[in-house]
Formats: sequence, structure tokens, C-alpha cells
Amino acid sequence: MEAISAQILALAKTADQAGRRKVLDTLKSLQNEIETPYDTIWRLGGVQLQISLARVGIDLGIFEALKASEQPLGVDTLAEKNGASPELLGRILRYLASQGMIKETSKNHFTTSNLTSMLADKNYQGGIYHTFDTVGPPMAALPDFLIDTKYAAITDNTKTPFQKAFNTELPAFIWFPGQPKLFEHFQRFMTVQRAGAVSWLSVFPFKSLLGDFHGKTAFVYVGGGFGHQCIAIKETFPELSGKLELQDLPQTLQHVPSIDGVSVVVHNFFEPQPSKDAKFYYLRNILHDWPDDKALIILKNIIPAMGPDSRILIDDMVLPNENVHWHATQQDLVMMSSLGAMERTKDQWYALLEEAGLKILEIYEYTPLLNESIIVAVPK
Ligand SMILES: C[S@@+](CC[C@H](N)C(=O)[O-])C[C@H]1O[C@@H](n2cnc3c(N)ncnc32)[C@H](O)[C@@H]1O
Repeated sequence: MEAISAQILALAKTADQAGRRKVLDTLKSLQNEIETPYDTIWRLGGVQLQISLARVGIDLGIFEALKASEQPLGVDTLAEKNGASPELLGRILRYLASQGMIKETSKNHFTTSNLTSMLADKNYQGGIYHTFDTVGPPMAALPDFLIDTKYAAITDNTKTPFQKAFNTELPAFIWFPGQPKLFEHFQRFMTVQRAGAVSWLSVFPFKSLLGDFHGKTAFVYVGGGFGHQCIAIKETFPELSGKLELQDLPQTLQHVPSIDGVSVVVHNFFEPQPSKDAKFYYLRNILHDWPDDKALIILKNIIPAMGPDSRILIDDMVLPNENVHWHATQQDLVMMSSLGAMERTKDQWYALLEEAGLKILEIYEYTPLLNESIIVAVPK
């Protein structure tokens, strides 16, 4: 067993992104084959507790404290730092160690594991909070919502499990910015959501498509959140500093530190695009947030601003028609439950863009297993 484990580890360490994913997916299907029904019910039964306790660990500063310490820390020392009852904390630490989130070195003493660093990182912590506090309640409300609606398709962003979970009539993106803490967690999560993945810039021929562009704005990051893709572009193409624009709602932009060489413009993408003749209008993780009727408005608002050389770049998953990866199926149902939205197949993208009055020039896939892609579109 040890020899096989070492071989798998070595394989994963030398593999590229797609190869490493393949290793993980193989291990996952192997687990399904090996499990008895008893194993499976324990695994499924513990899913919610894992993220609950990851959040408790973050609330108590456990991961940061272990990361900052060169020595293993005892329960009492940790309890002094965070004020929790040592009895309670001991049980929490024991659970976190049993799940691999930290490591138990001796009785009541703990240190970091391979996962601790990620759990101690502010942006990934945003992901844990977002998943638990904002995505979790609609997921829990989904089964009863579906019974109530007799399993009708969810396509209206005001009638989703989200409204049931949060007892609101507002669509998520209207409700959400009014919850500053939750919204900040979400934006932090967005900055690392595809960390470690292949960058779209390694596949998309940005430079050659930009050509000898001399206009005012080369890149408009529509609904760009914390603007991390402006930063990625500036790092790759420093000569574009001053020609990059970040657009988002004021509620989002107020959390964004100023970025040198990037102008920041308050823009609601349900209104006409104010930046004219830019080379690229880039929408990353935007259209998958909206059902078709809203996605059409967003796209149609950009078209009148486009010059002859302008391109819309849509950075989203383009799903195959079968054998969709579990990341994508999971993401699809998260989008559905909170936003009445979806991850779209290739056929659905062609149909949507056709209806918006756009034509697809090219699709550049940059993460083969997850089908994250750049769709390049121009007016018909
Ligand atoms: C899923 S996040 C994606 C952020 C960023 N594009 C990324 O990939 O990390 C969606 C973004 O859309 C923004 N947004 C939502 N409604 C908007 C609107 N009506 N106008 C402009 N931006 C909006 C949110 O503030 C958020 O930053």
C-alpha cells in the first residue's frame, strides 16, 4: 500500500494540471468502488460537518496560530489565544486532525497539515465563509423548494431556493451587496477561485489579437470584482498599464484597493456600456450568474459601445454535451439554486449569443477537464 501511495504521489507531483486532476478523479472513483454502503453513509453524512468545522477553525484562528508556530501547540495554549473552553477546543481540534485539516503530533498537541496553509489564507477563508454562509443555506433549502415547485425548471432569479433560505424576495445580487461581510468574503474567494489553474492568458493569444491597438482602453473588465485579471494582464503586458479599466458596482468597488495603471469605473452592466471602442470587453464568471433573459441584456448593452476591432471575451465554462466533470455539475447547481442561472453547454452558448446579435469567432479552452474557456464574440 505504501509503495502504491508513493507512486501516486510522485505521479501527481510531476503531472501537469490536467494530469493531476485525473489522478484525483481516479482516486475518487476508486473510493466509490471500494466503499461499502456503511462507508458511504458515513462519508455523505459528514459532508456538512466538514465545512462547519472548517469555519469554526477559522473563527477561532486555529489555522493561523498553528501556521505561525514552529512548534506544535497544545490545547491549553490555543485556548488561551482564542478564549474557547479547553474541553470544547480539544474535541474540535481532534475532529480537524481526523479530517486532515491539521495534524495531531501527540496527545492534545497539534501542528499544520498539508491543508492548514490554505485554511489560514484570508482569501481561501473567504471561500469557506462564502460556501458555508451564502451557498450553504440555499443548498439546504433545495429539496423542499423543489417539492414546493413540483420540480419545475428554475430559471427566474427571484424564485430560487436562495429566496426561501434567506427569507427575501430580492434576487441574490441585489440582496448580497447589502450584506457587507458576506459580500467581502465572496470577493475574496473570487480572487483565488481558479488559483493554481492554468491562466487563460497562457492559451488565449492576447498579444496577437491586440495587434497594434492604439486606442484609449485595451481591456475593460466588466463586473471585474477585485480586478485581479487587470493585475494579471498588467503583469504579463506592462506596456498596457493605463489602458486597463475595472468596472463593477459601487458596493464592490468600495472594497477594492486602488491598482496602479488601472482606472476604476462604477458601472452597472444592466445599463449601456460607457467605455467606447475598447479592444476587449472581458466578462469572467459573469454570464453564468444570470439566466438567459438577463445575460442577453448584459451582452446587448456592450454591443453599441464596440468599435470595428472590439471583441467581447466571455470567460466561463463551456460544457460538453456528456460526461461533464463533477466540478462543473456542482457549480451548475450552485448557480441554479442561488441565482436561477447555469453553466452552459457549447450549444447553449451558440444559441444565447445568436439571440444577443453576436457571432462566436473562436472558443479557446484553457482547462481541458473543467472546460473553462474564452469565447470570442463580435456583433453579427
Ligand atoms: C461571480 S463575480 C465575478 C467577479 C470577477 N469577474 C471574477 O471573475 O472574479 C460577479 C461580479 O459581478 C458583479 N456584479 C453583479 N451585478 C452587477 C451589475 N449589475 N453590474 C456590474 N457588476 C455586477 C459583482 O459585484 C461581482 O464582482
